[in-house]
Amino acid sequence: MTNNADKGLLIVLSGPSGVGKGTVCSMLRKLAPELVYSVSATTRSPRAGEVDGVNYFFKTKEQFRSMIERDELLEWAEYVGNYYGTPRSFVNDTIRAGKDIILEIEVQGAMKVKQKFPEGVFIFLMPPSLGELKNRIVTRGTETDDSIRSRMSVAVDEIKLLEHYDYAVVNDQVESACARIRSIITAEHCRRERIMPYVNSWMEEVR
Ligand SMILES: Nc1ncnc2c1ncn2[C@@H]1O[C@H](COP(=O)(O)OP(=O)(O)OP(=O)(O)O)[C@@H](O)[C@H]1O
Ligand SMILES: Nc1nc2c(ncn2[C@@H]2O[C@H](COP(=O)(O)O)[C@@H](O)[C@H]2O)c(=O)[nH]1
Repeated sequence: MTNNADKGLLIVLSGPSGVGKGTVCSMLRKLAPELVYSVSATTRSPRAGEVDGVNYFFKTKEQFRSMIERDELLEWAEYVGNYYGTPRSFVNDTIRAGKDIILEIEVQGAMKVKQKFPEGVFIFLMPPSLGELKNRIVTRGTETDDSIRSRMSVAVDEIKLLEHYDYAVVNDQVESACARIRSIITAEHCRRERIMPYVNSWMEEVR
């Protein structure tokens, strides 16, 4: 019998564009270097400073479609005119090796992952307010006015899907948000480790 306690956690971190998912993940990388980060494929153009294979695997639409056809993506979604998707094999290999992996993805993709991995840990990162969310996207300085409008309009619908997540974390201060996420991960490990020995022993009995 497969013991889920031996597998790593699949952690999904979603939240509207500009809430600070990338910023929080960067700090988590420093605070919790044992966590593995999934690198997504996308058809959007790289921003200044973004590196292929580090921030994203940058693909043409044709290349992305081939990845879909070859069933190489665990999930994918269209977001504000571009495609984004999670390479499947890296996620599977990581959790099978007993390591925890974080997917930083938008909500449509997160819901697809939930169907395939209901045992995943689904965390929604919330902005302190919609005004502050807009302020963060604008201040980042990476988006055109059109893109800011589209991202803000999608954000309102995304926040409505909060109820499908296991946890909501407000990104008021990056340090506090990271501390809450690390507490969630610790608690999820405890939950699985506490339950699995009992489950395994009674599974032996009923076999
Ligand atoms: N807690 C915070 N307080 C103030 N500013 C923040 C906070 N967290 C992130 N920011 C700033 O908000 C902007 C957006 O952050 P970031 O790029 O991490 O968001 P994101 O959710 O990853 O966006 P996207 O989904 O578009 O990639 C950045 O300029 C970042 O420095
Ligand atoms: N469904 C997926 N969404 C993803 C993936 N990788 C990133 N994202 C999300 O897309 C938006 C826009 O990202 P940006 O880098 O253009 O600002 C944001 O919400 C990301 O979290 C993915 O593999 N699948």
